[in-house]
Amino acid sequence: MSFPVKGEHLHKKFKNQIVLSDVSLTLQEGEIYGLIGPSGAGKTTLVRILLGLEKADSGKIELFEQRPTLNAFRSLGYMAQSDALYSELSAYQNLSFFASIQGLHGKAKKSRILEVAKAVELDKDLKKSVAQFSGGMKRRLSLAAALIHQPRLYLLDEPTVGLDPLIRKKLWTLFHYLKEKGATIIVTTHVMDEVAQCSRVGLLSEGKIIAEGAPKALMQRYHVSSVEDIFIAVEKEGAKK
Ligand SMILES: Nc1ncnc2c1ncn2[C@@H]1O[C@H](COP(=O)(O)OP(=O)(O)OP(=O)(O)O)[C@@H](O)[C@H]1O
Repeated sequence: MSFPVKGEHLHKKFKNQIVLSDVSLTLQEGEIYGLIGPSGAGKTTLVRILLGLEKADSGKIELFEQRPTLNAFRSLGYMAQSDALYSELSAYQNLSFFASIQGLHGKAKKSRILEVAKAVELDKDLKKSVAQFSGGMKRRLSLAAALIHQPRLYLLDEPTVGLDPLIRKKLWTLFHYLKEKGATIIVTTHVMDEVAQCSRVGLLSEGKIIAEGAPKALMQRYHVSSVEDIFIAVEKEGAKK
């Protein structure tokens, strides 16, 4: 069994605010790990630390069982919460830029751009300037950019915010397809039917992972019948302690 992500005893403070407090997290190859929890719980911070965009105050991170190297980062696909796109460029030019920095050129680049654009249903909008895109189209273009180099590990920060239910469903079909192909995905979400589709979920609250497991196993453990109720049960249990 290979572990694409291993974070151990991670601590992070912003000024005096403790954002992560002794968080350990191991992802198994080929799983979709849902990182869930209330707004401000530290999900984005944890993802950014795993990516190397933010430095933990202490703790250890391994990507693909090694201390993170530039090569390991090349195996990552990251979709940030806010879209990092060039609005004055067309969708095609944006994808072309991200493909080039990942070392794709010529015909291979062109066919990969068409492939990822199709996967997010933007193949007919490639010539449009991103400035003319809706919020949902920008989210999908950001996802396409994260897919471009066929990474082995995806870190997707609220990838479906602002998308209509049909597109959301299609994107989750795509995530499952990537998983079947062996990719590992860590996804933050507030959408409960997405949580139910994860292989495992980690519930982050006040900087700690307070529950972790397969959604069904967590429902059994807390004697509840919906994923939403896991939250409530875990919080109640925490309040009693
Ligand atoms: N660069 C920063 N400087 C100072 N405080 C920060 C910084 N980044 C995050 N924080 C704070 O850390 C806490 C956790 O933020 P984070 O974005 O990780 O939460 P989150 O769980 O992803 O929330 P949401 O679900 O709303 O996206 C928040 O209180 C936030 O204000």
